[in-house]
Amino acid sequence: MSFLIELADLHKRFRKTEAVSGLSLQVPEGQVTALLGPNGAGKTTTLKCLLNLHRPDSGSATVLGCDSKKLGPAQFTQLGYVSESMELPLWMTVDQFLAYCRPLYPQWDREFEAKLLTQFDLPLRTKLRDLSRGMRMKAALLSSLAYRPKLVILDEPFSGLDPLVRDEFIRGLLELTEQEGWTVLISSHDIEEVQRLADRIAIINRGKLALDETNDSLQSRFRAVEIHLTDTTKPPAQLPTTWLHPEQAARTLRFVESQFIDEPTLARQIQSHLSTALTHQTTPMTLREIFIALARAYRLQDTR
Ligand SMILES: Nc1ncnc2c1ncn2[C@@H]1O[C@H](COP(=O)(O)OP(=O)(O)OP(=O)(O)O)[C@@H](O)[C@H]1O
Repeated sequence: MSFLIELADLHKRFRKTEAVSGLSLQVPEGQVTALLGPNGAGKTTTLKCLLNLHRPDSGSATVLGCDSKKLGPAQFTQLGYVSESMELPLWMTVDQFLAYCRPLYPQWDREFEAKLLTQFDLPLRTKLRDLSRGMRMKAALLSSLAYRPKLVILDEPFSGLDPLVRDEFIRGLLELTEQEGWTVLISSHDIEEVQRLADRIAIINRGKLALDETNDSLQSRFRAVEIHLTDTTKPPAQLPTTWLHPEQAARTLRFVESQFIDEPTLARQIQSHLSTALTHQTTPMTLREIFIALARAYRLQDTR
């Protein structure tokens, strides 16, 4: 497996804030990797270090085989970056903006540009300043995808997009990642969208990598569990550490199993820890539910 992004022990501090604190991560070629994490976890700072918009204090960031501090035209023409906060030449019309971008990228694909224009339904004669936030995002996306970059880095790309456009954008991105083997690194709080797109999930907490695994493996090892008890006796204090956030209400105990293997294994575990267990139910969890369970666990760890 080859990696288009490699971060090794990356550190970035802003005065008293250690925004990125020893982050190591590899982004495999041809896959969509999602970077998730609570507010302030260090996602944007990491992406900016990758793009040489911030200079790391120590550690290394390699993008398309090049040290991020030395990125030049050879890399930037293969790299598409869209961020919620990126600055656009607002005085230009969409048409002028695209005409301005085209010569910067020798491999700009006019046919693909036309397809994206239709898909995004962008008004060519309107100034970027006069577009809605979502429309501006679409213009930014178009200008970063039309040259078919090898690597696409997206920071909160769905912000301001309405549900229909989000859906179209995801379909388009999925089609392109499958057809063209695009590598995508996407940071977003829109987890339903991420669930549809991502092959891998990386979670950052307090500037460090807290989790890095495939979306499939994550979904298969998490289950919401509900146990029906014979009476209201409190469960023992020592439950398995893989049972996250146990909560009892009357004769029901609920928790999140974070290392689910199969039903018989879980049933044996329940019998050995809870003598009052009568029956139980397990339910697969969405990525959003898994993320919430993990974020709660990180918060508990951080406050200990
Ligand atoms: N230019 C800056 N100057 C000072 N502090 C900064 C700067 N940029 C980021 N920070 C701080 O670094 C930490 C990480 O911020 P960052 O924007 O990378 O987080 P994030 O994970 O992208 O958050 P969010 O999900 O809220 O966008 C935060 O505490 C933030 O306040």
